[in-house]
Amino acid sequence: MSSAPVILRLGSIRYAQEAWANVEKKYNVLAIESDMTREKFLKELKEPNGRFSTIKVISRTYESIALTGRFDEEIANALPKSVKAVCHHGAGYDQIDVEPLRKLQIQVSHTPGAVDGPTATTHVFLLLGAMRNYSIGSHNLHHGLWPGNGSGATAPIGRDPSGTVVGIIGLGGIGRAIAQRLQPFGFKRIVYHNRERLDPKLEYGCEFVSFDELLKVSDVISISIPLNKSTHHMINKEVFEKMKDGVCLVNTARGAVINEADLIEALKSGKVRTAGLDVFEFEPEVPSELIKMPQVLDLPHMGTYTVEAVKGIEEKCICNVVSYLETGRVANLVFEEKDDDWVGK
Ligand SMILES: O=CC(=O)O
Repeated sequence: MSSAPVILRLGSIRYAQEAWANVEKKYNVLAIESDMTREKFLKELKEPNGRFSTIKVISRTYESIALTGRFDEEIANALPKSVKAVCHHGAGYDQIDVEPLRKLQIQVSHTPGAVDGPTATTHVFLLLGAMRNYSIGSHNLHHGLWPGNGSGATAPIGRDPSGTVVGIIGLGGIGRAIAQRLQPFGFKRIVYHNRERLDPKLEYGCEFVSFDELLKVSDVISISIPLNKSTHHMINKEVFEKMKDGVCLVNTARGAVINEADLIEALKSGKVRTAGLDVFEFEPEVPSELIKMPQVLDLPHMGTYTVEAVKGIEEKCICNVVSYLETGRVANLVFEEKDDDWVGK
């Protein structure tokens, strides 16, 4: 093994130590210190003969944003010329600005698939809990409103799947895993909206409808779209106005696909009766006004917070790193680079 490092690992690994140990038998891996700062990282990236100057592939965890900041144009332009691939842990890669890396012909990979099941399970938990007003009931119980007020301790009465239409915005890997898990509950209808209708084999019994039709007919709106420039604040005041009064909203994708200030207003007015939220626009900062609302069933981004999911994500990221080093092509290239002819050349 040459002594010059070829892989830079950003962020700590929880479960894939064995898989990394196998990679380390073949390749020299450099991991950064836990007190790294963006300023120091940028400075070191630019050192012509520094310790990063021979790196070919960078693997980065979601949490490593605390050490380096976003992988934006400034970082892209500071990278040594040797860097050819950036491999992200996670399906959502909104912490990376793909365009500047693409301009430099640097491949970007993510880990779709590994997150689908665990995120969908969290989504279904939030969806059923929000439909039944469980967080309000629990809040009321903890605040002494029971006994004395009957079942629910003054919580509004919930809805059953048999009388409920679910609208899934984004029937991709996670959206389909949600649909599969919802089917046995016997919902009245499950509709979905994507930019284009899917092959019926991939629809899992969901009906394709326009965006406006979905907003009009759904009692529960389930969000599973990636965050990018075109989906940022896609759910905003005008969109809330087109929804049914008293709709339930569930989001396990990324907080910033919803305008959070508009959501707070919609929750206050009752337009949105309950929300199930695993993600927030400025997380880990969450407005205290939102946290205090009993009608919000909320979690601190726990969609993939399982041993199996984290291990799966870590191992899939390693597959991308190794795939680049062995074939010149990452295994799970991001959508934006899919048609680029420089990839793998
Ligand atoms: O949030 C989790 C992911 O993007 O995989």
